[in-house]
Amino acid sequence: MSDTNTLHVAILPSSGMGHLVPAVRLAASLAARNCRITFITTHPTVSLAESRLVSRLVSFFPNVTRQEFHLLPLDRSTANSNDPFCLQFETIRRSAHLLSPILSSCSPPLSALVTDPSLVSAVIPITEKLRLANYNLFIASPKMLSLLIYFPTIANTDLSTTSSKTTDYIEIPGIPPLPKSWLPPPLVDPSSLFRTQFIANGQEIVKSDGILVNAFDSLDKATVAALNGGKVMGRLPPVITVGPFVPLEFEKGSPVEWLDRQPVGSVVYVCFGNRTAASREQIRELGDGLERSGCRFLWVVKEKKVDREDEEEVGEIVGHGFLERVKEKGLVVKSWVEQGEVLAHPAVGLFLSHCGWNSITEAALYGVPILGWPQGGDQKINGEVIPKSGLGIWVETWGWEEIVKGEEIGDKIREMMGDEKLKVQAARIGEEARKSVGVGGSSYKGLEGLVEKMRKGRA
Ligand SMILES: O=c1ccn([C@@H]2O[C@H](COP(=O)(O)OP(=O)(O)O[C@H]3O[C@H](CO)[C@@H](O)[C@H](O)[C@H]3O)[C@@H](O)[C@H]2O)c(=O)[nH]1
Repeated sequence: MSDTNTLHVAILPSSGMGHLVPAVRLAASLAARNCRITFITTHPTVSLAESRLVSRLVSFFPNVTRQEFHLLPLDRSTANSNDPFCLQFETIRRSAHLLSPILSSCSPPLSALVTDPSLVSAVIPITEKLRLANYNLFIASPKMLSLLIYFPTIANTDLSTTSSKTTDYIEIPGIPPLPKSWLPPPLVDPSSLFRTQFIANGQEIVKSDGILVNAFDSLDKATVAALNGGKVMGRLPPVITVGPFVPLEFEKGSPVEWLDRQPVGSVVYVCFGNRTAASREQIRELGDGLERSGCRFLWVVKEKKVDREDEEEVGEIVGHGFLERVKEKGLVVKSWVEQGEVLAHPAVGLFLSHCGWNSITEAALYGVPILGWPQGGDQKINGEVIPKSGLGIWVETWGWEEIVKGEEIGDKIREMMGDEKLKVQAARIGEEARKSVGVGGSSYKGLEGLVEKMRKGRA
């Protein structure tokens, strides 16, 4: 393909693996369709895992180039947040004016920029000035997208939960009422930085040329239809389903060989994503629950939000006595495992997950039942699709503040591991997921249509 015909797309992810992983997978899907990709990476990154993944992407695809985006230092006194990832969103947002020269110097000229919902209001004015198409890669559930779009309308209403059932819900047109108790907690705090960003992004995302969601028919088709049918809000850009993104060959690390020695469907995989830290007390109760369940388990333990700060030995965190007692049945690790490989492994029979959206879509792809335990942010809203789709359950009484006791955790695990009907349902969802991304499937067509639309340029 000559340079003048090459579709050249820039991708700007924001911070954290939950945002970077889907951006990398989208880059790979477009690169495989002969697009040239400029992958804009912010410097510095927050976690070690982020820098490693980007290096692998660029070394794997010759048509993907990395473009470093050096961020301005953030004056912390002007940003009300203690969350390192949210602060990084803000750092990128405030450095966004430095993107113009990067975008306009790309050769061949860019046809589009794909960015992240946390950056959209800072980036749209820039792409508008450059008359460059702007797409949004939405990294959470369709329901969360409808909340982002509708939230500016209700931001100034009373969002606190009360004892009165009728006022405990948010009414977003076109979708069933959403309990206020599911809202990401920072959205209810008028002074939080996350909320300020969320409102600004919700107002601007409607100006993008298209919104890509990592979903497919089994994962909330009704909400996607409501969005595209103009029910949530009139005149929205097209919402295009392109998921579930498939983990890539180059994401593979060293396999967890221990899994090869376990019987089919016998292992509970426990992982709460890459930025969710649990308290020592909750970790110990979770360990107790795993032990009580009597099941085999692979447990990725995380005590700090940012990986480079997680320095304690596993034994110190979960208890040396625990490790000794469970050594025949369980493997506890603190290091990164390639979750795609783990979920694809036949030994894995259940995923105890925090309901990060990537984790849900990956479990769906491999047909692994989920026991959902939301820990914060968008996770209760994401978790809703688990029972709706038939992929499993999320335990609404396991809140994000109170300690859940080991006994209760153990009972739930045992119950789900013995649920044969659930296994069949989850396997069916896996088949549907793979069909949707396979040639001719709905998400496959979504991506083909996207490339076509990008080639045609702005309407
Ligand atoms: O040891 C690990 C830990 C994580 N992962 C991968 O890292 C990603 C984690 O993403 P996700 O499951 O979405 O969780 P978080 O890292 O917690 O993601 C953040 O971003 C998501 C997308 O916006 C939100 O849904 C979450 O609530 C938010 O915490 C997934 O692709 C996992 O496969 C691994 O491969 N190995």
